[in-house]
Amino acid sequence: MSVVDHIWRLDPFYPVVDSVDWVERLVRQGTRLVQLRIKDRDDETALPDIRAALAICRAHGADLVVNDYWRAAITAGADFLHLGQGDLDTADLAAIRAAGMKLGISTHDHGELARALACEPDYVALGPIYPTTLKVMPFAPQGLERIGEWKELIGDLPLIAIGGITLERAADCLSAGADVIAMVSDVTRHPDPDARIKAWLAATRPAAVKA
Ligand SMILES: Cc1ncc(COP(=O)(O)OP(=O)(O)O)c(N)n1
Ligand SMILES: Cc1nc(C(=O)O)sc1CCOP(=O)(O)O
Ligand SMILES: [Mg+2]
Repeated sequence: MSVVDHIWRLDPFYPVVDSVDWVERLVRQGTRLVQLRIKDRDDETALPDIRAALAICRAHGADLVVNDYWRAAITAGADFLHLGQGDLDTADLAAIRAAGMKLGISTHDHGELARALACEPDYVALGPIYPTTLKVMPFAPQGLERIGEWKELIGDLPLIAIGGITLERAADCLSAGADVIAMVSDVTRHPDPDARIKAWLAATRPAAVKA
């Protein structure tokens, strides 16, 4: 049974990765929440990877968040979808809801937060908290105070902090009001990813729900 089925609380460790192999590596070690973020494909060509990642996550009792490809996520029967502001322009929210998926939305400023909240998301992501080297961002780093401000604005909705977050920075983000920490490079570009995954899991267990 997945965490989603019996208790609605996201795991605080939320790695974002670009392949099924990474998904498998993470969940084999005990990761409970992972995003598959494959870029530069379309729904049809992303679908086999989404199906494979979903099967692996379900076999390990982990939750998979599909990034971007909402049509493929519906077809695959995914539980979670993440969309950014650009993705919202073309997404069919009614179809996403009808499929029973939970929806997370990226935000970077107040206008984007208002738009996200109007979509009644299941979580809100705020970024980049620190400078990120993963992608070019037209937004300055938000900083820790902004996490607190966002948490006050969204109340009980889970708040995901993303962008430039390392394990050493995670505690500050959680103390500032984030419920969940998402990261790419601190895991995937680490010289010893498996040790890093273990360290993230150990550090975030106190903030995790006992399954
Ligand atoms: C948890 C989380 N937060 C933000 C993003 C970024 O989404 P988006 O702005 O749509 O950019 P891409 O990741 O699609 O390039 C995310 N994927 N996950
Ligand atoms: C994919 C993504 N979205 C962001 C946002 O601010 O919306 S920051 C980001 C990259 C996160 O990678 P890293 O942990 O390597 O900085
Ligand atoms: Mg996107």
